Amino acid sequence: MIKAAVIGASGYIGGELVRLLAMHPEVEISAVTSRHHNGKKIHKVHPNLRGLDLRFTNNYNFDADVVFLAVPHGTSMKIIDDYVESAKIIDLSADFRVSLNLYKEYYGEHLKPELIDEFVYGLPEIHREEIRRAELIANPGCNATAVILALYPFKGEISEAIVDLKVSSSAGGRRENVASIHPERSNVVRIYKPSHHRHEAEVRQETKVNAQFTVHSVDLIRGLLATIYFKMEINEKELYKKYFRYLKEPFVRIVKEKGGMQRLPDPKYVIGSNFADIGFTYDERNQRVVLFSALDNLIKGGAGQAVQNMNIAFGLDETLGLNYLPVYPV
Ligand SMILES: NC(=O)C1=CN([C@@H]2O[C@H](COP(=O)(O)OP(=O)(O)OC[C@H]3O[C@@H](n4cnc5c(N)ncnc54)[C@H](OP(=O)(O)O)[C@@H]3O)[C@@H](O)[C@H]2O)C=CC1
Ligand SMILES: CC(=O)N[C@@H](CCC(=O)OP(=O)(O)O)C(=O)O
Repeated sequence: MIKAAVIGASGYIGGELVRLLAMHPEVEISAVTSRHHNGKKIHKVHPNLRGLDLRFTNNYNFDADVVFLAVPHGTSMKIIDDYVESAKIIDLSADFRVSLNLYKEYYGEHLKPELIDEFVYGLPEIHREEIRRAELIANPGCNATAVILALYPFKGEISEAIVDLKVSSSAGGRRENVASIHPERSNVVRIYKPSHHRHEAEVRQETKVNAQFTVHSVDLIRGLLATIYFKMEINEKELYKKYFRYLKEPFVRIVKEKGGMQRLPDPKYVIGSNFADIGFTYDERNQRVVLFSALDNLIKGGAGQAVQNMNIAFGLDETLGLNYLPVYPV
């Protein structure tokens, strides 16, 4: 059995990690940490986890083969030294996802620049072989995962794209914030980040496309939809072929139907699963490609992808503990 510890288990990503790891046949959870809930049973913070025999601890001296860092960005680089020698690390923050130059442009100064190159960018569909050998894995951002998966087949052919993102409230984490209380957050179509969203950095690094994000907060609890626009002379048949590369991928589905209730990706139909759904259309009159990418930010955009990375890094079947269909209706 793999002994796994979750640092930041009281947050939304931490809670999802514990839920997935508790159902994983090859994992034993050795520690779930929280500074604020030390000693409490896990269901006092995550009521959905009632029945699990786990208590939060604030003691970071535990035995683990893999440590998941589910802490805010800027925090992982402060605490990482405690684990680097003793376990594989899967960091869900943004601290080790991009090169130092990109990091400085989007986030500021880095406290551990010497470690950045030691990390593998944990997007299995692109970096599977490096992940197999990795000790340190930087799990991608949720928005970045959706956009990179859709854009990657165009790498080297385009240099710019406009990206419209609609994101759910759980993407902002559990921390207190007046903009997130129900009367303020419900019913919104709020411009959250008009430009220069930090996940652009990952897309630029992985696809070499200057992707320009505008991010909207919409009235969803989980899930996100990316709509991506760029000019290109192509047709729908050729666009379809671009995505043949994903035909054998267990967690990427191409969604493109002529009729019926769902013609193109919609976060509603991936919630609770590790799927990323990708679709496309071609506006012939304007020679404009439009791509669509939907996923559950807490699963393929976070905890599920982290478990997928763990499976790969420990030589297990990549889909172990992740092979379930979305919850519907939600
Ligand atoms: N929410 C999402 O959709 C996604 C989030 N991510 C990333 O995952 C990480 C976690 O996100 P999320 O769960 O949403 O955030 P939350 O704010 O919900 O949770 C973060 C947790 O980290 C713990 N924490 C904070 N500071 C420290 C510290 N110095 N030492 C130890 N623990 C600390 C807190 O627990 P306590 O105070 O109890 O110790 C808190 O519960 C972030 O980096 C985020 O960017 C990545 C993909 C998707
Ligand atoms: C607080 C807040 O407004 N959150 C946003 C989502 C945040 C997001 O997409 O998160 P990153 O910028 O960390 O990726 C929301 O509620 O929709």
